[in-house]
Amino acid sequence: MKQQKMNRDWIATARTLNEALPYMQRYTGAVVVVKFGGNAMGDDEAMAEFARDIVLMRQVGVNPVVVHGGGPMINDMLKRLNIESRFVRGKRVTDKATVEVVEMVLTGLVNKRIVQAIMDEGGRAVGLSGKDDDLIVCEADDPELGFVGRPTELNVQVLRDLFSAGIIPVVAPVATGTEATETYNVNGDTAAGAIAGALKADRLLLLTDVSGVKNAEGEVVTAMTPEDVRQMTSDGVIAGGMIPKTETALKAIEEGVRAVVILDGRVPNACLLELFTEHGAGSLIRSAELPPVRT
Ligand SMILES: Nc1ncnc2c1ncn2[C@@H]1O[C@H](COP(=O)(O)OP(=O)(O)O)[C@@H](O)[C@H]1O
Ligand SMILES: CC(=O)N[C@@H](CCC(=O)OP(=O)(O)O)C(=O)O
Repeated sequence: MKQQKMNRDWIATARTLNEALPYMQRYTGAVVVVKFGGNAMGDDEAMAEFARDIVLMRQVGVNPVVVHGGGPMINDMLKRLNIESRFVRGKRVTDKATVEVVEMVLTGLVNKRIVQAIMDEGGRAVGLSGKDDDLIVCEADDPELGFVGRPTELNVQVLRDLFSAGIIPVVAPVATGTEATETYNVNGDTAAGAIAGALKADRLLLLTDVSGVKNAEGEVVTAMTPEDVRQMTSDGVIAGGMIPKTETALKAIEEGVRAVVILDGRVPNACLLELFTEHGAGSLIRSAELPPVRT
């Protein structure tokens, strides 16, 4: 182990840092919303690595916002409590008992695990849900889905206040309704897109468990316009769990987000690869009116 460390190519490390300078300059002051899906989370080591990337972003002047999911963790808890669960069009049908479990798991276990990981890496993080300071106010998405929310009002000032204080916000996708005491379960991608739209973020990164949006030949498409996405959806090439992601991407772009990237969160340092290297990662979706290069 020691020998391996000594053999490490420190010159290459220094060169990597040197080459990252223009990207760091480009993103100084930028707002980057990162959706961290439950399937992308992995073990404690992968979590620590993700947290380190987020802390590094903040260190070089980016304002990151983490919006997380936690579908697999909700599934585990529902199973332990013998509560049945099913999905319709990628969203969990959510009754009263389910929404209580969703709130406990997302705002408790999952949110605090991410906050703790960021703190452990030397950053400052504060966890909040859509209920805190009325960050996300929802109405019912569809009567068939029960307490699943569609965001109708975003109050993102609290996020800007946290940016100013040098604090990384970590948001659980649980929201308040317009009536007192209402609680809504919001799809993580939907919540991240709504927050990115309200902040007019420079980047929305959707971390998932595939390497990007694939074409009919199964190859990852590295750059797409909203028109390409619409075409691939109507051709049935974009399907299943990818639909909420690309729909979120199109809506976020309409609301003023500069670009959305769908990428594999299980790849080590996925966020750094995308933001700070020539290589980029995953599928970048942006309006055709903007220049075709990653700027
Ligand atoms: N064109 C496509 N390109 C990539 N993945 C696709 C495509 N069409 C459907 N999918 C499916 O979408 C899934 C990603 O969505 P999902 O599993 O809901 O992600 P997450 O749990 O990260 O939110 C992929 O694992 C893949 O099975
Ligand atoms: C309405 C709805 O489906 N909400 C999701 C919220 C969590 C989530 O989005 O988690 P992932 O990102 O890990 O899939 C759910 O209940 O699973």
